[in-house]
Amino acid sequence: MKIGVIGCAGRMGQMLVREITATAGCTLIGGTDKVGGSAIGKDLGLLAGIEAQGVTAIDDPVVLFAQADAVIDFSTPESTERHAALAAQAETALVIGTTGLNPAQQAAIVQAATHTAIIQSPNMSLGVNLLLALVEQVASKLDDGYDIDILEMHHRNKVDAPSGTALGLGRAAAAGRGVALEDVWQKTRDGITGVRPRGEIGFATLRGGDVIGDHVVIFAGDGERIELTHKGSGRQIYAKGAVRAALWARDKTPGLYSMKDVLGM
Ligand SMILES: NC(=O)C1=CN([C@@H]2O[C@H](COP(=O)(O)OP(=O)(O)OC[C@H]3O[C@@H](n4cnc5c(N)ncnc54)[C@H](OP(=O)(O)O)[C@@H]3O)[C@@H](O)[C@H]2O)C=CC1
Ligand SMILES: O=C(O)C1=N[C@H](C(=O)O)C[C@H](O)C1
Repeated sequence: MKIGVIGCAGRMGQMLVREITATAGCTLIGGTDKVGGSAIGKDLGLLAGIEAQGVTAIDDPVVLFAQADAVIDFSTPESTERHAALAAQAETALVIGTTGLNPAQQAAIVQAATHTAIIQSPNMSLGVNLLLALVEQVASKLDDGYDIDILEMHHRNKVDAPSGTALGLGRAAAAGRGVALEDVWQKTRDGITGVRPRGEIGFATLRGGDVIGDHVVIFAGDGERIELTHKGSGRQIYAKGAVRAALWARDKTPGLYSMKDVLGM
């Protein structure tokens, strides 16, 4: 399968290049990065710290979508919105790992998925996808006497908050409770906040150092507390999931899919 990488010079882009070249049945067809960026014209393998692959980074995604069977995009919300439209035009499968999309950008992804298969997940790791299912299950068993908060920590270079995964975990908890996350979320607390409202789902965000990605879902009741934790110790978990999703996308009909579909959960 011919796979292209968007944001190929980024932290995840480099990891994806390494994962694609190491995976049987995958061919690295090309990669893009930001127009005017220092990566353009450089070999994707050398950018990723492995041997040269004979494929250089370009800045025109139209060319990439024309050549690839599937494209993997871990870049920025603005560019991912544009890439989804290009995937729809080219009818090329798209795997989206980018987080921090606003509602209009998300609506554009939903629209693009009427023309091609798009797999979108804020976290491509097997562990977090298992955690999502566990959180929904636990939330469905506990009433609102158990307060739910989600704590996450990421490296100092992460630009969106709360993380896409934290929001996904919040959505899973809300689904378990049979409510919409947007009706109960509390993304920040500051000053005289008052007594915690029953049913609220709160978020706490930490940023610092080189932390890959930690998430803790806390169910705090009277006399006991349950904490479900996932800690990433390397980005390969996300790259493996994304490449698995790209392979899974082969011959899929248009639609918006998630890692739940890919993993058969
Ligand atoms: N779903 C998942 O499992 C995971 C999701 N993520 C998400 O993936 C995204 C990227 O993360 P990360 O790799 O750490 O970030 P980086 O900033 O390291 O990488 C993003 C790359 O995209 C490039 N870029 C920016 N605009 C464009 C464009 N228009 N076309 C092509 N490339 C472009 C950036 O270039 P420049 O630096 O010059 O701006 C950079 O090289 C984030 O949203 C993050 O939250 C991360 C890990 C796992
Ligand atoms: O930016 C990151 O690094 C990560 N982003 C994703 C998110 O926002 O949840 C996934 C992972 O936690 C790493």
